[in-house]
Amino acid sequence: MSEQQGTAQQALTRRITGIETEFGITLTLNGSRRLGPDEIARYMFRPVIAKYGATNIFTPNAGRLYLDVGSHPEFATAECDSVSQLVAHDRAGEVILDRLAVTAEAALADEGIGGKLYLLKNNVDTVGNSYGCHENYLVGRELGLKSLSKLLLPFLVTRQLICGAGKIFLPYPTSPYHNDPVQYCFSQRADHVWEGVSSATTRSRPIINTRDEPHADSNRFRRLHVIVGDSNMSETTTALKIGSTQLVLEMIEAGVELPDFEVANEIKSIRAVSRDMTGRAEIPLRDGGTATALEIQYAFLTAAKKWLEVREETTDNADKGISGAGTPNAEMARIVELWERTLTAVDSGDWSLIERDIDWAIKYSLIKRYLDRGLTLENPKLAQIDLAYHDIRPGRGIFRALEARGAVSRWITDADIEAAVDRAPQTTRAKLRGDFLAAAHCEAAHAAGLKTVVDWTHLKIAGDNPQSVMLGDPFATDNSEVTEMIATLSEGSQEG
Ligand SMILES: Nc1ncnc2c1ncn2[C@@H]1O[C@H](COP(=O)(O)OP(=O)(O)OP(=O)(O)O)[C@@H](O)[C@H]1O
Ligand SMILES: [Mg+2]
Repeated sequence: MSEQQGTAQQALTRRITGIETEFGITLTLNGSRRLGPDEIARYMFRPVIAKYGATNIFTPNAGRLYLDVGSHPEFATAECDSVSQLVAHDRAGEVILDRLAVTAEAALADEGIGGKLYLLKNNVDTVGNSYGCHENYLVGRELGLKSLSKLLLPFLVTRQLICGAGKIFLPYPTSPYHNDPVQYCFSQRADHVWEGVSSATTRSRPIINTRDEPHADSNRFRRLHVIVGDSNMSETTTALKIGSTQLVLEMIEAGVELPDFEVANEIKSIRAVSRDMTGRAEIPLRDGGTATALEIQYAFLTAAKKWLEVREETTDNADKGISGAGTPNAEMARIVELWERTLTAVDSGDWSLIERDIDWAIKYSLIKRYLDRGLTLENPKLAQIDLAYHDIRPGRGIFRALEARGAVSRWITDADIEAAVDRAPQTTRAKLRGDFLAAAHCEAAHAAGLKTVVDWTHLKIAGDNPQSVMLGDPFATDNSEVTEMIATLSEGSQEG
């Protein structure tokens, strides 16, 4: 019996999720002047500062756009409650940032600096810095973080097989792995995590970050912050990353019996898994035994397939206010199919099975063409492909070009992405924020000089008669106080 069975609770098949992505930024110059990343980022954020007076803002689609330490522009999606909605908002973030980059290039050209601005949705630069792609999953408070992590960690250590972004590992002088051989790996991020579970994000980057900031009513909810994943270019890979993790969370919540694969040393293992493209290296377990990455992933997949047979499509937990549809079973079935196909590809060594669907395999199929012509992995041409794959600019980035000519599979459509650029998810708290932001920037509110303050849980109108509301329930899309505040803004009057 699994240790959860006594405390089994309802699985959140409707779950709040969000993705934060930090982007690499670089400018190649035609001219001579070199700009540092912070200078480039400042050019990029000029229109944001002009409009909002800040570099940390909420966008019209209720996401958050900001400049993080180290000058990596970051976009955090609004709260979503289904996989395809989240994929659309993740892609919308790229569109928002790319538009800023295009404007910045024009400004740089005007000022005689010129150059091409590259935004890279990857996780490592050439000198060994890493920047992240964080996943946020709402879980109930009842679920102890310790027992949750225990069951989740083996899945996360091996998840790179199904959603890594792929990387040519090239040793660099200050790298702790500078003696390791050059080789193709599953993951960008695996070499840059240093702990299993901890509260640090940068100093000793863990797999799961325990900082307790639920952005919700802390009596009811926890925000599970997974910071080990690679940033994905491919929509299908993002969908598999998020969907498979959600299925595992649902099973943990429901008390489904999951095999005990507690890994003895997560950090050693995550790096070994990244370098073992066969999926067959033995991972030492805490109980003294071993298991391979493939065995662990197959075990979770098998459990997920069974779970899908009984998974209730809608969460009906009215007293908690968490009812309604999340990710439909049909969408989860697509996820499970892709999960299985990916493991089969690793198992059989026939990576062509997923060369349209999974980032590491898509990227490798490009690299392989050069290897077949006699180039070696050390060749700078291949490092260039490894980088340009992640360039988000349509018509320039390698992945974008593949997508434009239909050479990779899609999870959503261009119309879904375009809609998500300006519109908040309509099924979560983000809707309230989106409506509030639209009112905050309307002419009447501007004319009346009404100032607003927004974060994930608060909406506020400052001024003589300040109004504010705390939105502790990220599932709720209605709130009478917000309706009143929107009226204040739309009428441009704070009276009464
Ligand atoms: N209750 C919640 N449960 C799960 N995810 C949430 C919840 N509330 C907000 N989110 C998501 O969490 C993410 C928060 O992004 P943000 O970049 O602000 O993260 P942070 O970890 O709080 O801050 P920082 O990156 O500055 O350290 C967003 O994608 C958002 O949609
Ligand atoms: Mg963040």
